Amino acid sequence: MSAPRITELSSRIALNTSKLNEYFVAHNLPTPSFDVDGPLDFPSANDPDIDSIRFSIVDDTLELRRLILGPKLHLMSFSVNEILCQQVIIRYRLAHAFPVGGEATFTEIANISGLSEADTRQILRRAILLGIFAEPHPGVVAHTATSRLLAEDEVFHDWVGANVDDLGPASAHVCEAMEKWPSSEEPTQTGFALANNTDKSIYGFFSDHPERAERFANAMRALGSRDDLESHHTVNSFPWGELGDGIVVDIGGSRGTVVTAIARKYPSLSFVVQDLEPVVESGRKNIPPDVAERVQFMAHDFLTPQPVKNADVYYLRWILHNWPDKYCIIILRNLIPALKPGARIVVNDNVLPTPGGMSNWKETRLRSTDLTMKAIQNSHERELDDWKKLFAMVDHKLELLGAEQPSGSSLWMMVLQWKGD
Ligand SMILES: C[S@@+](CC[C@H](N)C(=O)[O-])C[C@H]1O[C@@H](n2cnc3c(N)ncnc32)[C@H](O)[C@@H]1O
Repeated sequence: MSAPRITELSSRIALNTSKLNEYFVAHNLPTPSFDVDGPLDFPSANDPDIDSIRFSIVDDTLELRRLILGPKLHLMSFSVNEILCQQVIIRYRLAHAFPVGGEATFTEIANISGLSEADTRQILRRAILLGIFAEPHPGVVAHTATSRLLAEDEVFHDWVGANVDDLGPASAHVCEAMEKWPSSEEPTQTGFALANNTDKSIYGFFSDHPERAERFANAMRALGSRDDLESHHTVNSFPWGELGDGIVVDIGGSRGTVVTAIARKYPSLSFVVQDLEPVVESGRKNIPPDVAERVQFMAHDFLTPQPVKNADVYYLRWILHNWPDKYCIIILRNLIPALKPGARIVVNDNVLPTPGGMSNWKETRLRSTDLTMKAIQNSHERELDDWKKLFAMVDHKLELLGAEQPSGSSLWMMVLQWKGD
């Protein structure tokens, strides 16, 4: 008789956990801990085998938890209050209310933040159960590694802020948007538009609200700091060196983080980073001096024709997943008049697995992004076949040379080449 699922899971969790521990010891890495002085990220050396063990543990523990809760408690375990806690922590900057390594009473935190003492206690006691803050003695709050991250890293603070204040309300209005505009493919008819009482798309709205655009750009930087989204995957998975002293246009390139990494490895290349005006302005201010001479920032709306002609590569990272198919076709067709023969378009983007085709944790993340795209732009993530169909609709002289997922990267590299004159 085979072992029941719960013991099968717990045995595998035990085995994989001990493998991870051996790895930490062998590589002199700290053991995971949420103590205030614990590591701010999971200790790893970008090893794909360790990655697979790690996410197998995550999948198995989630499944075991679900089985042990049972369907009733599982269904009742989805808590909207987790969002509320984060909203209050971010809005009232509670992680900044006392120093990292120090302690503060609820009254002291209330006095600094402007919240009432009762509200402070109510919110923080729930947040403590999420691992954000600790209560080492009754009524006394201390930081954990998680709240320390919020206190010390404004980019992560902005990631949580954008998640709970931009994406959360947008999701909460998706049902209403679907009722109001059934099957819409317009980025102006979204949960985000309803939540913000605007008739603009998220990016149109951000253009009018530079402080929100800045926070969202920071949120993207926080995402980009994840191992699986690091720029080095892009640097190492395309033959940039073969372009010699060529030109690369990064379309919707935000503040130029990825091109900075490419520029550092390939000193002969020049770059143009295009984005909307407020983002470009911030990019110009923040570009590191060692690459600034080779990186030009240009305000350009990619829904209009491409002004930089005859570049070697037009690079789009995490752009097309934001847009419904009909707009992706416009964005790609806008490049065609600028393309010289042999020019390449590199689409560096998410590819959905077939259901169950990857770690449950990773698939959940991708399918959540899929819904986020729905909530903010009426867009969606795509399977590889969807991408192929989309590219085929753009122009028959645009040939897909290859599509691959670099090892350890969440994003795929899909390389198209212009076969026209
Ligand atoms: C998801 S972010 C990706 C940013 C960057 N490529 C990366 O990988 O981190 C999408 C970017 O598209 C830009 N964007 C949105 N609409 C645009 C438009 N119409 N023209 C140019 N850029 C736009 C946004 O400002 C944002 O920087």
